[in-house]
Amino acid sequence: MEAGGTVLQASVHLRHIIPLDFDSLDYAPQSDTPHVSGGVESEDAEHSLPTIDLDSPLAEELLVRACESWGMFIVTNHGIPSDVFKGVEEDALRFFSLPKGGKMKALRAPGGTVGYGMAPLAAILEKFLWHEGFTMIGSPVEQAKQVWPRDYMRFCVTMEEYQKRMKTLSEKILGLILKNYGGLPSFHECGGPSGVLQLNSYPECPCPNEMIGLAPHTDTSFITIVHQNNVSGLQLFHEQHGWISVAPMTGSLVVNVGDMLHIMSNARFLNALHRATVSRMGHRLSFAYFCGPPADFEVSPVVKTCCSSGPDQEARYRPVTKREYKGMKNRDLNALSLIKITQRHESGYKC
Ligand SMILES: O=C(O)CCC(=O)C(=O)O
Ligand SMILES: [Fe+2]
Repeated sequence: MEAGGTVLQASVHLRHIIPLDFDSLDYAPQSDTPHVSGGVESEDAEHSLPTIDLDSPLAEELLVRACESWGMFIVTNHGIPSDVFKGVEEDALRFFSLPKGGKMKALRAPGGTVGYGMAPLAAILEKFLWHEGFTMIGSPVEQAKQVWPRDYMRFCVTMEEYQKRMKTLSEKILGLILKNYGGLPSFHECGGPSGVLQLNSYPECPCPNEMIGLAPHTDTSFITIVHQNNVSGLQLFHEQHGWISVAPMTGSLVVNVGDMLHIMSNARFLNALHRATVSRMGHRLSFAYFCGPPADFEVSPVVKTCCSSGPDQEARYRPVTKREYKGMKNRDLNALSLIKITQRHESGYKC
């Protein structure tokens, strides 16, 4: 879940931020309840998640179609060399392998956005997650200096380089989607989207059926780009298929639509409901880059005004800034329902 934004959560307490002490736990913490129930992994459906070659002449059309029917897709030929992923995996692991006391030197402040801690989702759900993360917007130098006083530059260089690559790629993907979907503003009319990088770590878990890494959520972003190491865990909820696994595929990246693009497309693009499960078999790492509008950019649904009939000719949501929306979502994960407009026309009308 995107950690960006400046709205303070009044009730966030250190217990919502400090990750579990994974090394000393061989059972699920008491306050937690099983989360991973009710989902069926569908091997077939896994193969149906669209894979889009960004070099293909059909890429633009396929991207729009994937946003409409899945809200999540895989991209290949994205132009990022494998050593960039190797570097970010190595440096993330260097951080997450530190003793707890070392990692705590980078702890996120209550109400803050950047640094080490459990996903902000934990505070809303009042649950322990089998998760630890490191969030950054640009250089992580302040936190890195606390952790490695003499040798902080390596981590910073790796993370800054990774964010630069992701910024370019997200501009490309989002630009193609916006350009090929009639009526949406161009990439630059979206206020110059900004990025947040979230390193996610899910250590090996002794009780994977009783714990969840990240509980089901949608991201607040326009789009999120995710790189996973070689341990599976990401799952997408699809109306027809239920929970399906999105296994790591070497050289590919996972992209999902977030709430902001869902609102802007007037709900035509699906905001992917996803979660991260945990495993007894390996330490999972994932790297989520959230590309979203600046905090005060007002996102309004673009309503199709001709040709089709039906409720799409009316806005489904009221305009909202990311700042306001995040404030609502910090209190209620189902914030979309708070900005929903009740449709006046049940059946369509002709233009
Ligand atoms: O670990 C993953 O694959 C998903 C991460 C995610 O959903 C997030 O950081 O919002
Ligand atoms: Fe997410």
